[in-house]
Amino acid sequence: MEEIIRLENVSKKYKGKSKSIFEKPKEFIAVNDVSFSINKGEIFGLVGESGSGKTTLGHLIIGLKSMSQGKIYFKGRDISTFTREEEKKWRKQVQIIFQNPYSALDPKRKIGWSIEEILMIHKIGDKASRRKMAEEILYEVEIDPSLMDQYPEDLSGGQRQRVSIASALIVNPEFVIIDEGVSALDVSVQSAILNLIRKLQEKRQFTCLFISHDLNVIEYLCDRVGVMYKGEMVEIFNAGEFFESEHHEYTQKLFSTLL
Ligand SMILES: Nc1ncnc2c1ncn2[C@@H]1O[C@H](COP(=O)(O)OP(=O)(O)OP(=O)(O)O)[C@@H](O)[C@H]1O
Repeated sequence: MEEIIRLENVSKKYKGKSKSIFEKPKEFIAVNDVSFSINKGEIFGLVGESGSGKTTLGHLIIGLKSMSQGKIYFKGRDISTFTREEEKKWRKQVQIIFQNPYSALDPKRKIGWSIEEILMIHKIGDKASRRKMAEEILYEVEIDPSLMDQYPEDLSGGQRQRVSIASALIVNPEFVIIDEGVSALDVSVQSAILNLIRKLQEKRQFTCLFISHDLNVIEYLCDRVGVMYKGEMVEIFNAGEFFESEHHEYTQKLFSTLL
């Protein structure tokens, strides 16, 4: 099995605020010595209660936050050793779909512009071909391309999330991080988006880190599941072992409160 992403002893400490000028600010460890890998074509679910460090971990992988310690490898290469050219390529190969479809799109820009901008950033195509690619990806996420001339406020939550997915996939990434991709949506819309993600993953075969605190969503979508607790990865198991009893004590507790 080809390994796409590997984390080795990754930690993230945040500086706390000091209560007075005489007191040293306390450090807070949001991610503590986490090591795991994700294989090609796999959907790896990251679950844990609020504040357990899931989003921070995703942001460390994509470079939105810097690590305090550890290494991240993409296809066996330490990403901190990438040349400028490799770094540019890596920025295209890894994409993130953010938690909230309501804030992910620029309210002042038409939908078509938001999607085409991503192609512009990565210097892909010309004006006409970018328009065509945007139309095609909108078809793929089951959105009528006529919506390209609308603004985000004209779209429903589900439509916006489809546009966010289209924006991430238009550069054909190999690795996609989806952070609570459906939690802001109504249950019926959630299941439609989950089905779409599954369909797109099967078609495009991207590797995925799916972050959620919803165990039902994780169980439905993922091949393997990592459980985070207070910044640590306490357990990793195959989705088929979801309802088996031999889980880590914390996982069992999480299951009893969240399922
Ligand atoms: N920029 C920051 N500065 C200080 N602390 C932070 C910062 N960002 C996150 N934290 C803290 O780090 C911890 C982990 O946060 P994180 O958002 O990664 O958790 P999470 O598991 O994704 O939670 P949620 O499901 O609520 O999004 C939390 O206690 C949070 O308050």
